[in-house]
Amino acid sequence: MLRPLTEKRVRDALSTVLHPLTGGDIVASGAVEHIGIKDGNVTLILKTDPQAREVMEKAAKGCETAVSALSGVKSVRTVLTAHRPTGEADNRPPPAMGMKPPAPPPPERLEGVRTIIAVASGKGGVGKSTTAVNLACALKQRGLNVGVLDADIYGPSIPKMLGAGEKPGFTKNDRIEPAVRHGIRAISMGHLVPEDRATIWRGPMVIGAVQQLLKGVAWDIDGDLDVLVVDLPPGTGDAQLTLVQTVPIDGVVLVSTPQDIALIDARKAYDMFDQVGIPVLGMIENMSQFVCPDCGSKHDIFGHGGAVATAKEKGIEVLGEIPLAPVIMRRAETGTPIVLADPGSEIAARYGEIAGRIAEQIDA
Ligand SMILES: Nc1ncnc2c1ncn2[C@@H]1O[C@H](COP(=O)(O)OP(=O)(O)OP(=O)(O)O)[C@@H](O)[C@H]1O
Repeated sequence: MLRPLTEKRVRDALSTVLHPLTGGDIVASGAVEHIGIKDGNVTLILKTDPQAREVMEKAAKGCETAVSALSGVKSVRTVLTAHRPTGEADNRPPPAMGMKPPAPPPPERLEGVRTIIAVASGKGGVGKSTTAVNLACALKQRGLNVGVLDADIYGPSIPKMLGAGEKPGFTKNDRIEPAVRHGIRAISMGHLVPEDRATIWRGPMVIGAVQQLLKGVAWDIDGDLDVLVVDLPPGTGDAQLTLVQTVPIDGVVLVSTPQDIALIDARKAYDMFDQVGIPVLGMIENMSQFVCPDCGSKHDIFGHGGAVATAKEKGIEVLGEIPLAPVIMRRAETGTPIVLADPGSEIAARYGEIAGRIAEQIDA
């Protein structure tokens, strides 16, 4: 009878792998942060120091080989999280009072990816992911090669919105193979991080995993990407700040609802990108007006025009307004965004115009 694949069996297999720095068993050294098992697919999360990344990548391969040899294993994926090992002091001098901590070195450009656009919001739930997938589809309709990276670990929804929920596979040369849906290459943090662990992931772990996804995915699987759309986690905290400094973002699209509270956060998001020198391509007012599907009457549920006013105040372009329309939500839930499901609709046309304004700015 086939022995069930348990965490203990995986742990025992991993303990045959040596930690490249301590020389001892990798489990005993405390580097195995998490073992996830689902239907024979194993996810390993290994802690590493940023300086030891290269040697740990080799150790990760060793872990994958050891676990793959177990009966019942269909796939093994390892994620390295680049944060300081527990108990080790941060010896860098603290920034002086009122001074910003030193910025990380500028991120390297990604091979096979011409432009990276981030879709961001200061606040959660404003429709950032919905906007990101519809824009990706509208950019694709312009004949561009488009990819989507769902970096929103706390609410990864892109796979569902694109109907790309299955776990990714690997290419022959061991790169992560993105799912391809509606001609768009997509990968999500949700594929790597077990749902129940996401909320306890600390900023540096998220950043390590996003970096690994960015570099580890075969984005150029079918020719170079013209545009990679990155759905960022909402907010303007330290994690977001460091993340935007580690991803080579060419421009950012801010999404806000017209609500005052969302706009305050949108201003903070603008300031964050401005501070690190990432161009804000413009703002989109989402859920700008509710248009009654029965009678066509318009209702300003969250107010109207607030994002437009904020964009003007900050001197940034208004890329467009998207109404609050139940059909946008329904289409997103069934895995075919409205831009593709109903390309002749007024809403699809609005996304198309916004994509056109973005394409113009990035010269695509
Ligand atoms: N214009 C719209 N009209 C109607 N529903 C919308 C619209 N935009 C987004 N939604 C719906 O609002 C909900 C939140 O959207 P979405 O997940 O895109 O937001 P988000 O800002 O990415 O959220 P989070 O910060 O949690 O990731 C979803 O159910 C989505 O279908």
